[in-house]
Amino acid sequence: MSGLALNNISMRFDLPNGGSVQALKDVTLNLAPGELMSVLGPSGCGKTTLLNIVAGFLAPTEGEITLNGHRVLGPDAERGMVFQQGALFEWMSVRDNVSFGPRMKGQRESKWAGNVDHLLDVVGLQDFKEKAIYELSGGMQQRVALARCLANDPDVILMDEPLGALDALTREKMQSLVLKLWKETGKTIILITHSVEEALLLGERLLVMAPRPGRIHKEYRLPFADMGVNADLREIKKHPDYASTREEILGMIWDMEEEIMGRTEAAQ
Ligand SMILES: Nc1ncnc2c1ncn2[C@@H]1O[C@H](COP(=O)(O)OP(=O)(O)OP(=O)(O)O)[C@@H](O)[C@H]1O
Repeated sequence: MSGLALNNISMRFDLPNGGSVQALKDVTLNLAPGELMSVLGPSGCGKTTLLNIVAGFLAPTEGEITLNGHRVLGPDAERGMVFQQGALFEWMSVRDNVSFGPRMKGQRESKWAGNVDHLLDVVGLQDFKEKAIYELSGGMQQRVALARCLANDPDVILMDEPLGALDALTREKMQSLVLKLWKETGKTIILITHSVEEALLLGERLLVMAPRPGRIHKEYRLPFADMGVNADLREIKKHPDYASTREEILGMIWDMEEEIMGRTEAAQ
């Protein structure tokens, strides 16, 4: 059975004061190979917890995850992670960062060099491959992070706000790059974002989560990611369906935030 399957995933964190937080409740989700899903939701609805469980960093309190039919029991190179920032080796060169995974697996340079070279081309960093990470801009660093993840040839790429720290223009360019990499590599991708626009542009499936307990609220299937592979993302934003879906989701999240604030105020 190929693809990623989350079956009735629940996660409860026990707190030192004896209480607990139900971060996720009964999350069931199937992703076919090559699907790109963006995940949105108000703060605290369990997005990062969900990603950490799929990555194998956390074990769910209930439920199970399978990838291509085998159970996920911990971190593995088959599931790569791209963080918002800070996960690169600052003192190493771009090339050493990108080749880190294959080198750690003990592969000879002759085996990984061609692919690393190709990935440096794809993310547009060929001319910067000998530079150290600290010499690069934020956008370039995230391109290294994407290339480094791809060098491990994972089946699934998990992205936690990968573009969240970038300025608006760099972010737009990186959104196009994510779409290009998705189509070229055929990887399954789960991307968490706080930006409704980004979730619409990058998610051929878009999951809206709700908090307390964290759960799936609504799922959309959208045409914009496919359209964006060969088009200017700004043009896609002019599409009437884009605007109406954006309004609908913004309203949905607004209502959830209002409800959270109402509950918080009532508790005070
Ligand atoms: N290690 C932990 N111990 C206790 N509670 C936790 C832990 N990790 C997360 N939580 C709680 O679980 C809930 C979900 O957190 P999570 O970080 O997954 O949400 P999120 O949707 O990613 O939030 P944000 O958008 O703010 O990053 C929150 O109430 C959070 O406080």
